[in-house]
Amino acid sequence: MIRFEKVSKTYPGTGHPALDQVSVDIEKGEFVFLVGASGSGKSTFLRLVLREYRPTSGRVYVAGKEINRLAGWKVPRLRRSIGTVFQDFRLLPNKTVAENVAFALQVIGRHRGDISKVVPETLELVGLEGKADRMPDELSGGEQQRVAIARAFVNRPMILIADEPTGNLDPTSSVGIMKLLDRINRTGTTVIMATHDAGIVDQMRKRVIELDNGRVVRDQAQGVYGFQH
Ligand SMILES: Nc1ncnc2c1ncn2[C@@H]1O[C@H](COP(=O)(O)OP(=O)(O)OP(=O)(O)O)[C@@H](O)[C@H]1O
Repeated sequence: MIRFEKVSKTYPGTGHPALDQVSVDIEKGEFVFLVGASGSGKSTFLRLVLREYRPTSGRVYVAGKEINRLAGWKVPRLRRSIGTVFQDFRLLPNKTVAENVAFALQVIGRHRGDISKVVPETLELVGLEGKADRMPDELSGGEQQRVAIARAFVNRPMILIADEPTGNLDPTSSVGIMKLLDRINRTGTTVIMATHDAGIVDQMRKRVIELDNGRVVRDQAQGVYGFQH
């Protein structure tokens, strides 16, 4: 589903590559944790999958296509097939929960009839039935992240990218979010999650890819956060 072949990325004006000769293969339906110290290259990796940047050298494939070569007008279609969730939720503050989720479908031109069916289904999936008419600031952090996940998943993307999704949450809410991501993964969606949360990585026992200074230093099935634990 995602393949990096000797991918390097050096940002303009920096001497050291943010990613350095990274080769990995992620199959459809996998759940992968991306770990490593701050600045090790996790966000850069995720941004290359979304083609927010092109690699300086090497190739990135998503669903069999080399996305560096993708024509500009095809990039929105690529991004539509990848849901994204971030640490800071990024909800629209002046829209209700249901409107936030519906908006993701409106912008891609889905019909109103479809939207009114699929939004309540997705809110139920994430455990927010009954909260459709709340505003984001009337929700807990964990609930806001559920809205963000509903929005990312409502279009049933092939891939879900989560960059520190539990970074702003207490441990109990974090466990709830991980159960939800696990459920989404079990529908066949490939999940890649960058995290610093050792407890969660150690509990879930999924594949762990560790970056250090832009290089892959560990790729472990049913892995743990760090060997020192
Ligand atoms: N837009 C940019 N311009 C220049 N350098 C950048 C840019 N984005 C990231 N970098 C540099 O690239 C390296 C990798 O950064 P990246 O954000 O990918 O790390 P990270 O592992 O996601 O870190 P964190 O855990 O703090 O989010 C760092 O040295 C960072 O300073």
